[in-house]
Amino acid sequence: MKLKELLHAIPVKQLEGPLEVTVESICFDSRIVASNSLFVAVRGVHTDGHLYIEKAIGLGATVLVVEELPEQLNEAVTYALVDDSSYVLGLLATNFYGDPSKELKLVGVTGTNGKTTVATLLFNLFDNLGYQVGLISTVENKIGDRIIPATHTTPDPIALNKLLREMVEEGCDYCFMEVSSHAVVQQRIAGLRFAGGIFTNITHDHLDFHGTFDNYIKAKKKFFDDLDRYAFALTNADDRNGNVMLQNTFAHKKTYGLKTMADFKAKVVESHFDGMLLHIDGHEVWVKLVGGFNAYNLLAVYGAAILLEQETVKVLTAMSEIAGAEGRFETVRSQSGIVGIVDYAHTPDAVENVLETIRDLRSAGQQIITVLGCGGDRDKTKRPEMAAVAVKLSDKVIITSDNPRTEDPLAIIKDMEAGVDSRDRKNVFTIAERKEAIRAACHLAQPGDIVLVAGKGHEKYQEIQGVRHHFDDREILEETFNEQ
Ligand SMILES: CC(=O)N[C@H]1[C@@H](OP(=O)(O)OP(=O)(O)OC[C@H]2O[C@@H](n3ccc(=O)[nH]c3=O)[C@H](O)[C@@H]2O)O[C@H](CO)[C@@H](O)[C@@H]1O[C@H](C)C(=O)N[C@@H](C)C(=O)N[C@H](CCC(=O)O)C(=O)O
Ligand SMILES: Nc1ncnc2c1ncn2[C@@H]1O[C@H](COP(=O)(O)OP(=O)(O)OP(=O)(O)O)[C@@H](O)[C@H]1O
Ligand SMILES: N[C@H](CCC[C@H](N)C(=O)O)C(=O)O
Ligand SMILES: [Mg+2]
Repeated sequence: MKLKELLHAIPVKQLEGPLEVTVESICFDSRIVASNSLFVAVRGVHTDGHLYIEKAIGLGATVLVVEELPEQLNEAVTYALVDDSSYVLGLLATNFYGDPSKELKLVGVTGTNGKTTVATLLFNLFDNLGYQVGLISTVENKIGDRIIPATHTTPDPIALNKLLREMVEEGCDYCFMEVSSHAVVQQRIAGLRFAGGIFTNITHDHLDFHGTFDNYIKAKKKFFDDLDRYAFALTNADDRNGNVMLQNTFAHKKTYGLKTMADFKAKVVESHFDGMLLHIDGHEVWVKLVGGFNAYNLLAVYGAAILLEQETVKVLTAMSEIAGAEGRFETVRSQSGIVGIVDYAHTPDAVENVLETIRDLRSAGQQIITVLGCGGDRDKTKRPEMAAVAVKLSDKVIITSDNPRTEDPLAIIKDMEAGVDSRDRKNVFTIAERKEAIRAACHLAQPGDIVLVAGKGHEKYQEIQGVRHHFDDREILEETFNEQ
């Protein structure tokens, strides 16, 4: 692509060097620069892309996008000076891939919990309605039936626009994607055109990255601030910050809720371990998901489908047939009648919701044994809160390891234990090896009891010191149940 074309509508403050250049690829990591590429120097959390400019030139970069010009300019290359290289990277990625988000209907989902569930349900719903659909999520990316492994909840702008271009080429009418707060702050979605945005909820998470809860709210809100007036913005009216999210959006504002006045209303009529009966906008529908939180997720899905001009009855019929995402409230039963549940709850609010749901569904005498750990290199302040809520709502808790990443698993466990009241200690055990913790929970359980294994959901690995070892909560539950 000609550099002139690639720079279309890019806010460049100063251009040094030749403009008649052909760019064959764009890149923001010097380690994978190819010849005749454009390298964008981005300032990150750990290092600064500007330190790798020479390396990028050495590997064949002919255009450099920078926030600061080097003292010595190389005459053979072109430098584009910009204010915000992360933002410009987003715009360049959309230009390079021919602005794919404008050729399909892209709907983004943001919020602390429920993004994967809502995006996956929308994917499954529109697939069921007969459309060719794309999905970008924590669990996996999909183009129709084709699965493309996911690396992030929201990919970097180059991977994202490349995926969207493939979706367009493969005839996708819609794409449903998760928009993480990291992605908003790091401008991974800059330049995309959204047909709609959905807000699920905001509670404690990622304060390591955002610093304060207020900054975390601002990050999510920016997604709605940047929507245009042709888009819809659908918010959770029951969430304390649901209205704040839409305060400054140009988009068409709509609300959903179970408790307060809203454009889309629902009520949970019946709840069972294998589904719920919902009353939605005057209709009754059986769904395969359980838990009040999933009633919110399903209502958001319903609202979005209506705003995307689908017919009510067709939508409700399809909603009764679709399943949610892998590793979210997945049940495994033992021969002796122990119920194992694998769930991706990794925030205090999610742990609370999933346990409240189990408490509502259990019969008298059924004990709840929870196995829980917290991830390393992530918000430390959520650790005691997650442990406290698990202890409050379970009969027994086994504190264990999640993905310690570069941290010491025992230090993470100690942070969690700080949230346990001394009066509750007798019901709390610590087993650092996650596999042993799950096995112990299964052995402690009596027929009829419920073993909740929280935090890792669909994940098929445990990350320890940069190495991902195979690990699957569900597999361990099944193995242990088979031995019993
Ligand atoms: C904290 C965070 O979001 N980090 C992301 C960020 O990395 P970073 O800021 O650490 O980058 P850095 O290492 O400082 O490097 C700065 C720049 O120098 C470049 N560089 C670096 C080294 C080198 O030799 N050459 C070079 O050019 C890098 O490519 C980068 O452009 O930019 C990288 C490139 O896009 C991401 O891969 C990386 O995600 C890391 C792996 C990560 O774990 N992110 C998580 C926290 C995340 O993003 N999570 C959210 C979901 C959260 C949720 O849903 O709950 C997500 O959307 O997945
Ligand atoms: N609407 C909701 N409100 C509160 N908790 C929820 C909601 N939906 C799901 N959960 C809980 O949060 C967990 C994660 O759900 P999901 O994967 O859909 O969230 P997410 O926002 O995609 O998370 P991530 O930030 O990791 O991408 C679920 O396993 C469940 O315990
Ligand atoms: N998207 C979330 C996933 C957390 C999952 C949990 N298993 C952990 O490792 O903390 C994050 O990156 O914070
Ligand atoms: Mg997700």
